[in-house]
Amino acid sequence: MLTEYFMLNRKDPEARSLMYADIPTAYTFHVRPKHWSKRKQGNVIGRIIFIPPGTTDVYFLRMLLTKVPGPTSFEDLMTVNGKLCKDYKEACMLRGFLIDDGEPEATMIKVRQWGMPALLRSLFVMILVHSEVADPGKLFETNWKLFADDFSYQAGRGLNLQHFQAPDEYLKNQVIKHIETLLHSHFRSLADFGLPQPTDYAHSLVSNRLICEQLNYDVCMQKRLADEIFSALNRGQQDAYHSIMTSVEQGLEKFFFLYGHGGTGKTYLYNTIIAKLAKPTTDCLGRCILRHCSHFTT
Ligand SMILES: Nc1ncnc2c1ncn2[C@@H]1O[C@H](COP(=O)(O)OP(=O)(O)OP(=O)(O)O)[C@@H](O)[C@H]1O
Repeated sequence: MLTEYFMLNRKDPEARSLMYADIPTAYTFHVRPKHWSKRKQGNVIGRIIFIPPGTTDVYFLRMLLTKVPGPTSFEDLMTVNGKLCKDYKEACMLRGFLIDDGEPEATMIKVRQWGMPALLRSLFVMILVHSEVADPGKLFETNWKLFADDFSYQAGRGLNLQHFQAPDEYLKNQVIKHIETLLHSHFRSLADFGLPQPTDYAHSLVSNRLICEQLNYDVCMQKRLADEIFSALNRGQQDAYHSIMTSVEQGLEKFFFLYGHGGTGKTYLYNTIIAKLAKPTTDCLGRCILRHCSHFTT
């Protein structure tokens, strides 16, 4: 039926003003031999089978058939301004049938001035479900941090840590999980929009309070502190400091036992080392420093 419609458009200039769904209003389809001929009587309504919105190319083929009059072939549908597109989605985009990402992006920018993260997540899902966003993955990547603030707060409360900043990987995973739940309530899935899938691993990033506490230090403050106390190390502390830091920096993984009489500056020394080793949280999973031991390891 569809290929005969292309054929009809090649032969009959009158048919070319009609969209595929409208063609039965003016033409009748004959099965043997397959062809369309001018309608002589009766009023009919044409319909094209429903394809759920999503990322499959058939969905975009259907969109082209409902909006482009008189195509003569599949290639013709995929050609826009003389350019043969790589798929139907690109053709829809070039013809302006999909919402340019700038539009939902602008909506996000407006709403984030007053909306809470939960509202922004719902808005994102509404935009996906009810609009034809050209690139949902890109829209997600540029906005997911806006959706995540409350998850960091909740994780901090769960761990009983004030001003806790959860790792990005954990936050992104929480956002994905929540968006997945919202999409399910619309009978849609992450895969429909080419969005990333949640992982089980990310949750473990905030499951150990001790490690989270150590990862949550204020890096700038630690750097200032390090410079300040480092300059005051005495000779013995300097020797111990250099031995330990050489091992850490060269990855020698030596084990040190720091001993001395009470009040001779052991705690002062390892606080200096800890402050010196402070790194931004994104970089320090492999360098978590635990102070809560009689000796300490890095
Ligand atoms: N290089 C230094 N410059 C200035 N103050 C120092 C220095 N080293 C140690 N101190 C100070 O000396 C005091 C005792 O140091 P510290 O607590 O590190 O000793 P300690 O060996 O850990 O003691 P304890 O074994 O009893 O725990 C602290 O007030 C500390 O700030």
